[in-house]
Amino acid sequence: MSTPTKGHSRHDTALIHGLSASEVATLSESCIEAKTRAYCPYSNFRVGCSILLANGDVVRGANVENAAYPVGTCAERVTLGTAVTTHAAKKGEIRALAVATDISPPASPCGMCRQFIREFCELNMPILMYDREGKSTVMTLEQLLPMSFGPEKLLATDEVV
Ligand SMILES: O=c1ccn([C@H]2C[C@H](O)[C@@H](CO)O2)c(=O)[nH]1
Ligand SMILES: [Zn+2]
Repeated sequence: MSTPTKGHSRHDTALIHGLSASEVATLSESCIEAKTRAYCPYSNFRVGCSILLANGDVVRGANVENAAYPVGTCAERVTLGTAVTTHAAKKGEIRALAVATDISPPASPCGMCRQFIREFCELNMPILMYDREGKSTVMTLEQLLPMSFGPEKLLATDEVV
């Protein structure tokens, strides 16, 4: 698919990119809930993220800002870091990442996060982006980060996983 899938309501994205209706519902509810945990006193821009792992675990996170502005971290990197460190998620074990913001159309992961995601996720992994009304746009990592540079360029295959 070369174009994003747009405008679905929260529960009619079933079977997109191999996700069941209940998995999509879990991802959307989790990232929208995680948005409430954002620490964003400087931007007041809340971002929630959820990640579905192959073992069924759902990891949540939100953006965490800092008085020294560049030190703040996006929701996607907070959540993926937790998935890797606390849930021992490895490449191939991350089925989907979802992100929620309070704007429409929805925000998409920033460039730094796209590269961070590239380290741990397959190029065909779906990224679900929820707008302020809970409607989603879905794109693969490869669509958001074409011609990307990844760990296989530097590491032997058996060291990547
Ligand atoms: O995809 C995005 C875009 C922005 N932010 C955060 C960074 C900062 O805290 C705030 C405003 O840029 O939103 C994210 O967490 N994810
Ligand atoms: Zn980011």
